[in-house]
Amino acid sequence: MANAIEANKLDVGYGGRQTAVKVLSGLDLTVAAGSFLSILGPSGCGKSTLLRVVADLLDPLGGTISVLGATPHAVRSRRDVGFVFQDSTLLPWRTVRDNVRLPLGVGQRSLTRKIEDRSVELLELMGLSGLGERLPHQLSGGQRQRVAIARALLSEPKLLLMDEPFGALDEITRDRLNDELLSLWRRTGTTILFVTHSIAEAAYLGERVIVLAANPGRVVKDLDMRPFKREGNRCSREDPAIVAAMAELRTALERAS
Ligand SMILES: Nc1ncnc2c1ncn2[C@@H]1O[C@H](COP(=O)(O)OP(=O)(O)OP(=O)(O)O)[C@@H](O)[C@H]1O
Repeated sequence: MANAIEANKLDVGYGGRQTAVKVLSGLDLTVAAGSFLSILGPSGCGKSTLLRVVADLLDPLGGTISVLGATPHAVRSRRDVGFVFQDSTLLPWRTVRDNVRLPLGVGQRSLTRKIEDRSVELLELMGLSGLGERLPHQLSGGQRQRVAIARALLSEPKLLLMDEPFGALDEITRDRLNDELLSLWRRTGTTILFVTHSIAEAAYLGERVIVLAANPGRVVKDLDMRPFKREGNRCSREDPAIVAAMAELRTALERAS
C-alpha cells in the first residue's frame, strides 16, 4: 500500500450537517505509508480536528477519506491506529505496567505471552523498565508521556497520531523524546502524524511538514524536508539547511496566522 491516508475535498465541522461551521474545507491530503508528517498551524485552525477524522472520532461533512486503504471506522476496529495526546490520561489506580497493557485487556486471563513480552519490551524501549510497578502519580510528566506512547504502541499500530504529545515538557526531555520517537519510527516503519506548535520540532522530526491555515482550515504550505536532511530523516538541529527550512516554515505560519 503506497498511501496511509488519502483525503479528497474533505469538509469537516462541528454541529449538525445543515448548521455546521466548517473547520476544514476542501482539504486534499495524501500521506505516504511509513512516512513522518509534521503538522503546524495557528491555534484553532483544525489540526486536532484533522486527527479526529483520521481516528474515526468525527465524521466528515463531505469529501472522502481513506485510512490504511479502508474507512476510518474499519481501521479503528482493527486497532491499527494509536493515539497520544498532550495530557494523555492514565488510570491513576493502575500501575505503569497495567496502564501500558490496558488497551489489550489488562486483567483478562487471555493476555497472550506475545503481548506480555511486547509490553516488557516497550517499557524497556521507553526507558521505563524499573518503573513498571509505580502508579502514575509517582512519575514525572515526561515519564507519564512515555507510558502513553508505550501504550499506543502495544497494539503495533500501522498509524500513530500524536497531538502535541511533548508540549508540556521541558526542552531537554522533549529533545530526548524526539530522538526516541525517531529511532522507534525508523525501526517500526509506522506512519506518524505529529501535531506541534514548535517549528523546530516539526522540522526536526518530519520528513514532510504541512502548515494549515484557519477559517476554514486548509493546507497552505507543504514542505518536503528530505532534501534538507541526510538519509533516514537524520539531521542536526543547528544544521544550516534545517535552520533555512525553519525560516521558510515560519514565513508560512506567519502568513497563516
Ligand atoms: N467539539 C467541538 N465543538 C465545536 N467546535 C469545536 C469542537 N472542537 C473544536 N472546535 C472548534 O474547531 C476549531 C478547530 O479546533 P482544533 O482543536 O481542531 O484546532 P487546533 O488547530 O488543533 O488548535 P490548537 O492548536 O489550539 O490545539 C476551533 O475553532 C474550535 O473552537
